[in-house]
Amino acid sequence: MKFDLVIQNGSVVLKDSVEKVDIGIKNGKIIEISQHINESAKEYVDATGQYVMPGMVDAHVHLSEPGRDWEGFETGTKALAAGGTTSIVDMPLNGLPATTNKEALRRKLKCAENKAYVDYALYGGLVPGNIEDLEDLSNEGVAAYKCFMATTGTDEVGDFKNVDVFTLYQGMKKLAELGHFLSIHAENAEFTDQYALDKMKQGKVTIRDYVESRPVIAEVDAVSQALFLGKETGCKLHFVHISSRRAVEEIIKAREEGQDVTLESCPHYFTMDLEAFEKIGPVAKCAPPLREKEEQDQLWEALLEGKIDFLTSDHSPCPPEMKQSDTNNIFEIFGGISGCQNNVDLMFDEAVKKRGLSVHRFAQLIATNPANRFNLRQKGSIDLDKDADIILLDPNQSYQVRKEDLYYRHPHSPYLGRTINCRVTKTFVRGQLVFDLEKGIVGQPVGKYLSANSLVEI
Ligand SMILES: NC(=O)NC(NC(N)=O)C(=O)[O-]
Ligand SMILES: [Zn+2]
Ligand SMILES: [Zn+2]
Repeated sequence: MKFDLVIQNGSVVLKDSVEKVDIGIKNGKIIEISQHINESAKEYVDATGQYVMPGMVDAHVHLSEPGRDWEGFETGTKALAAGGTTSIVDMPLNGLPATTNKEALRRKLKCAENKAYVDYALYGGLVPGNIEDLEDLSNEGVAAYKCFMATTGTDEVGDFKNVDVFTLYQGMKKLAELGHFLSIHAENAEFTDQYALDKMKQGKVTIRDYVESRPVIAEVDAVSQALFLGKETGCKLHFVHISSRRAVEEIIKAREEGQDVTLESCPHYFTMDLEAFEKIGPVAKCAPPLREKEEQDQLWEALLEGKIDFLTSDHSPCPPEMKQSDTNNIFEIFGGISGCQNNVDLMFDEAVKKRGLSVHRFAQLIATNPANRFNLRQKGSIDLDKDADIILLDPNQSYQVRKEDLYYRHPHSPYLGRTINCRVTKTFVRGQLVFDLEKGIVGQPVGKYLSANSLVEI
């Protein structure tokens, strides 16, 4: 038989256009894209009325294994697959130990073995004291490195520490040498920590106080400092979860001046503002925080103008107790949003259906651009010889986010009760069905480690 699977009659989102074509898949790869495929296949999927898109490449996920029961490769990747994600890059923090040396990385890989439903690459961390470990991590195949300029909110033995300026500078020098890029959580810790202390001293502990304690200038200041050091050292940079227009503009300016720098933002900054945060409560707490409507409007403009390179979930889950405080003090609550299961749907609804972003631009934002940045050459688009990482999305199906549908280890989400006007109905990872709306998660955990050292040339 020529094909294992043929996906027929869908509107297929190709690199620059959307076309009514069939896709032929064999051994997990896309081997034919044409008007009508007539040769035989083991299986046919009818995608009439649906978009057929590359699965999301979610480059910012905290799976918190080993050492913490906040999420896991199994539950987390089930949620990701159900939401239309087919590959991820796992963050080096929230697991214990954090992924800051090769032993920790190997422990993480052990946890992932035969558990993941989507393919996974790993971040290594840059923290004070681990410059000597960066090369080892590269040899283990990390996709990139991550550091925090803000404090991380977790402080147990083995937890991730934020960088001081000296470490940041030395780390960048080393990564420039290794040819890797550094991703940065850019909020200046001196602003955010001091603001938080001042607020708490005055007993000001509401959601609005928390948002005020992490102002846009804390983000812009950290971005500027990192850009300066990146320029000095020649280190390539990426900024995670950018939440303000001014930070976007700083980064774009540096790129125009020749720096190799990219940025991501996350669905929550586009779909919830401070008012929503106040209504929803602590499950919507994250850092940088959700912002005022005016800031959100400007971030939308930046996205529609093509100034945001890609979207990530920053899925950063925790147990429900950590989203509660007896004293109603928002500063005591863990910062991190569980959202990855609804991200593709939410953003397709908000960006494509409500704001007119083209479908192929949407596919670039969720798949092609992150795959390119992380050098996942076999991922990120529907094209010949690429992995058949494909989702079907029905643009005319509405649903309400319900707790019982969430696959997370701890099924809470700021989106509970929200109606979304489109839905991922099937997810294929390398040609294998892993999620079907009617049946839920199906088959085996087929996810594989995407080591930067064993990527196929195509
Ligand atoms: N410890 C965390 O998971 N932090 C994360 N938390 C957020 N974004 O609220 C992050 O990416 O900064
Ligand atoms: Zn962060
Ligand atoms: Zn994060």
